[in-house]
Amino acid sequence: MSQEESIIVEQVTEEETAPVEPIIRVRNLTRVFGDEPEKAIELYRAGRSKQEIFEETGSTVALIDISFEVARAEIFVLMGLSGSGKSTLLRCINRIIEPTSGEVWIDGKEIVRMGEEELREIRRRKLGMIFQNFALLPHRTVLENIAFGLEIQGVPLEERHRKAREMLQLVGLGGYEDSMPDELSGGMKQRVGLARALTSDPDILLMDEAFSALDPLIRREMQDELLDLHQRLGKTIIFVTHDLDEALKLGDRIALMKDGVIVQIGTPEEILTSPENEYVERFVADVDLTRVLTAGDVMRRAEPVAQWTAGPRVALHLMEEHDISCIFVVSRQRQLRGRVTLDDAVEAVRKGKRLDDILIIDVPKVTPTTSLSDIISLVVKNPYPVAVVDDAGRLLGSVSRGAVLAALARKGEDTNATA
Ligand SMILES: Nc1ncnc2c1ncn2[C@@H]1O[C@H](COP(=O)(O)OP(=O)(O)OP(=O)(O)O)[C@@H](O)[C@H]1O
Repeated sequence: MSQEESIIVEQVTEEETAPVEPIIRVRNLTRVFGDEPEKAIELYRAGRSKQEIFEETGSTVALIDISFEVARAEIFVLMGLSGSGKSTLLRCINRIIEPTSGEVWIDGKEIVRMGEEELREIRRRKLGMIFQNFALLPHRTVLENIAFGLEIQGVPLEERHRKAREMLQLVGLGGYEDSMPDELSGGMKQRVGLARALTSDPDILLMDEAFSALDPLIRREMQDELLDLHQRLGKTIIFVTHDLDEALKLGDRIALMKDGVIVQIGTPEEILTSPENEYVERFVADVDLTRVLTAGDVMRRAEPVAQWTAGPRVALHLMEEHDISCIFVVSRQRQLRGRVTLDDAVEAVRKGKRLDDILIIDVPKVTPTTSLSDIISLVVKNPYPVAVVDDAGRLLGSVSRGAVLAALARKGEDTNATA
């Protein structure tokens, strides 16, 4: 067995996860642009290409038989090349575009057949939309832009400005109330867009290529900001992008679209490691997996092997029995106290020392979300496994050099380059 493996002194129980009721259900959604939808669909079912259908009918099959569900507080990414149908699908969810057929359920209400009044109410209360081009009103101040939705709803001036100021703080733009849109950078404009969408406290945010117009650095900053806001506010987000890196970073799940259909829905890991067909495979071929896989994906879970009050002789015996090179020692609250290596245990037994004397306190730690690329230098420098701890410093497991390299090798990475 490997000299790099470890066992740990305390049991870690997995938290139970209750099934979450989907907030959005889309059933057999189809949208055809043009005057002959039935004929276009018939041709599609007969196996004709989009182009052939367009040439024959003048109609475009933009979406065909789309079905999926989005869980409450999930970030669901619609990804695909230009023309694959992402924006049309997003806009069918709030009926900015009318579906040709199919159903869209939002929080238990079917909206495709809903009357205008009820639809307006759902849009106002449940749905916020954020566009790529910001869509700010040029002659209004930042504050007035943010408060605009509330103004339309007839909310009194004082209250809407109070709410708008609150949202402005939330997106990190406090102090810019009186600025005009053309005085703001792209990133700031999109923060205003976010704040505006959040004023009515919608459960769902629909974001259409919201960060695509931003410089790469600002774009990454906004992605982080969105993840942070998502963590704090727990909104459900449907995020459209053609950028795979962005999809992988933001998405709890990703739906990859091609020519109006969803070719695969899965977590970023599933999309990367188990592509369902050649198209997905080609789409993800260039992704650097070290940025995608995390410590949580490759860690060995903590298992109890002994009371930590056990002496070095017990520690040594355990390491020999399990053929491992070190054990982690935790307190009763699973707080990581340190690490005991095989060499130190041998030495302690010889010299009659206590476990405390041989405990190495300065153990490298990472969290389950640390990417493998950030761990590689740590595990390369360290002969012993790195501890994986939660935010409170409790031990969850360990990551060894062997586990990292094996994960990379399994995914076809050149492990020699990183070792
Ligand atoms: N208003 C429209 N009239 C006619 N065809 C349309 C219309 N809107 C979209 N389409 C067509 O529907 C298909 C899907 O377009 P859609 O804009 O949803 O794709 P997309 O994946 O969002 O692409 P992009 O990233 O370029 O916006 C395309 O073939 C497009 O040409």
